[in-house]
Amino acid sequence: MNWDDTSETGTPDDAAERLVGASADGEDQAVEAALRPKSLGEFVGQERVREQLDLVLKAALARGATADHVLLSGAPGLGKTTLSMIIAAEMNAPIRITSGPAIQHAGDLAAILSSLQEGEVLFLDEIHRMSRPAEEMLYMAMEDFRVDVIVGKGPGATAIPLELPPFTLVGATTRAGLLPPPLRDRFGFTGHMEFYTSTELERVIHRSAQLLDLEIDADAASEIAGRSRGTPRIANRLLRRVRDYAQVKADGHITREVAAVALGVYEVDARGLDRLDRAVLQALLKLFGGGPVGLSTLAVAVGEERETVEEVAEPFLVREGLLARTPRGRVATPAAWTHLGLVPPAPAGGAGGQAGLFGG
Ligand SMILES: Nc1ncnc2c1ncn2[C@@H]1O[C@H](COP(=O)(O)OP(=O)(O)OP(=O)(O)O)[C@@H](O)[C@H]1O
Ligand SMILES: [Mg+2]
Repeated sequence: MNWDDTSETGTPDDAAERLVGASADGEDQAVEAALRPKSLGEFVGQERVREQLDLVLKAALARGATADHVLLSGAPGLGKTTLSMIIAAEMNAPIRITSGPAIQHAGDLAAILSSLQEGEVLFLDEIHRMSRPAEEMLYMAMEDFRVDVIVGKGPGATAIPLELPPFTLVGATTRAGLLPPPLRDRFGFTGHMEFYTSTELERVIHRSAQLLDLEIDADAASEIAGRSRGTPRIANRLLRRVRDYAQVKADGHITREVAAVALGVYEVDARGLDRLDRAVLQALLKLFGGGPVGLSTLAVAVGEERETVEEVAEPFLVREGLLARTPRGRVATPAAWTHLGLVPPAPAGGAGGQAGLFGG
């Protein structure tokens, strides 16, 4: 394996160093290699993508051909990098790893492409962050297995065509919508990764516990799974924090109670909300009666930047059906009141509001 680049994504999730942040932190990067499933059979969940990919790869193997280019899209921590390595393993092919931001110039890409071996898998992480000229070079490489290397400068510059061995490009992106259509169209297969169900995350946790040599009860795994925001990376991280607690405060054995108390210490609640998420909800409910309230006002109320509230806290709250973004501002749903143990205000009485529908 050849690491051309290990740079991080730089999303707001990283900045906050949250236990429930979906992007990889330093510790994740160190331990993830050990926890990654190595084959499609070991890969938990994502049934549809797995089944389709299985066909694509088996057919290519049977034809003795290189597999079609694969695009993997989905939120951070759902297994895109893992799956790219599995693709290489299933094809018995070596893998080269790089990322969009690492490719500044078309020449960087040309150097990588021209050194690929036949059948090699080129994993291009964060493919939406590649420079324009590199992207255009990639079009030709993907379609015709050819690049034009420009030699010289100005009027004297000449393009020297260079044949490439057939390879499989595996592109990963958290933002499929940002990919230019000509690039998207050049992938023979696109797999969209979904958030995992609790049951699937329980399997991830049991598998990781076994690899880390931990004893964990079934209901403890389910307790952790429920707080993991549908994301294996978070499940694995929470499992490690629970392990720490179990080793220091208990006998190492992870019971449901140990898991619940440990995650309480780390301020990850039963639904996977952390302190920031709850602060946003609490302000919305207690200070603004559930909204609607403008984003800026809400941000000031919790003492955070607008962007932090919008990009770090809100997506999960919206996904969980706790908060809605409306043209008039942020609004709490009834589930938000219930989650924080508060009673939603009765619909406005008197002349105005909904009461008017029924009153005279
Ligand atoms: N389907 C799965 N089964 C078991 N473990 C998984 C699965 N998907 C992901 N994981 C675990 O979650 C961790 C994160 O996965 P991975 O690095 O592949 O995510 P990613 O989608 O590439 O994230 P990013 O967008 O941040 O690059 C891995 O270490 C792996 O152990
Ligand atoms: Mg990745």
